[in-house]
Amino acid sequence: MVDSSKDVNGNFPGDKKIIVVFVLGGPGSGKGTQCTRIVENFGFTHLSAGDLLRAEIKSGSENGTMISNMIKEGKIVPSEVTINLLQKAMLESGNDKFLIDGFPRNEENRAAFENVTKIEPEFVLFFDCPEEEMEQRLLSRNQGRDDDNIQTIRKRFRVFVESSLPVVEYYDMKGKVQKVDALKPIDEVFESVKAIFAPLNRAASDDNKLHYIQGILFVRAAEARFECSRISLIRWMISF
Ligand SMILES: Nc1ncnc2c1ncn2[C@@H]1O[C@H](COP(=O)(O)OP(=O)(O)OP(=O)(O)O)[C@@H](O)[C@H]1O
Ligand SMILES: Nc1ccn([C@H]2C[C@H](O)[C@@H](COP(=O)(O)O)O2)c(=O)n1
Repeated sequence: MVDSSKDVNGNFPGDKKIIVVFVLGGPGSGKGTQCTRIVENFGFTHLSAGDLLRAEIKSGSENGTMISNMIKEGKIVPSEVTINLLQKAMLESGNDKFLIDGFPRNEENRAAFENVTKIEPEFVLFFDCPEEEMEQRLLSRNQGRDDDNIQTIRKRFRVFVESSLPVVEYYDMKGKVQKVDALKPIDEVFESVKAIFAPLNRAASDDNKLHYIQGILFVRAAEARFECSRISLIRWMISF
């Protein structure tokens, strides 16, 4: 088990527990839509690997053309590029709770992230949706994405089945997958999502209570030590 309290490549403070939830599901299964709601309700920072790669293309970086060609082909960009962008965004956010959406997309992504960051996900949120539904959603998404055309959509589906589903299976074997029926309407999907995230909030609140009690005990111990010193001083003065 990888210790998730360690830093992301030496940059996060060592005692900071970083919570990462990987959000996976086919193209158009509703990952981004649900992530927006999780952010509003549970204080996570949403990092979409696809959005970060598209921003990199727009920024005119030297990798831009390569990334753009791979996305048009529905292929997966080399892990090194994507992990660099994710790490940078994690550090810049100042948060310690992350929804990493659309990542890891293949075994290479998964192993490289774990090697570089030493972070294991808290769990994997998996949106399960039939291809016909995802295809309809993507074709009517209307966000001007280059890859929302039927040829690229079919390629993305193939890559999802061949490369991304094995990653979900890997985490499933470790008991880390929380599967959600993504065919339902958006509000109903979110009801299922909320039930998955609620225990995390309870755990955080228990942690806060524990820190509060530890604080009180620390003050009481300091007071007791002070009282002992006072009594010793009085005894010493009386002895004269
Ligand atoms: N449960 C749902 N029912 C109907 N439409 C939905 C549902 N969830 C999302 N949508 C719509 O489907 C489209 C795709 O959703 P979204 O962008 O969230 O998917 P995604 O999994 O993030 O896709 P991608 O992997 O391609 O980025 C959007 O237009 C969104 O409004
Ligand atoms: N880990 C990732 C995530 C995304 N990409 C590329 C390939 C995808 O088809 C494209 C769009 O991603 P989406 O917004 O649908 O999650 O981005 C990748 O190469 N590696």
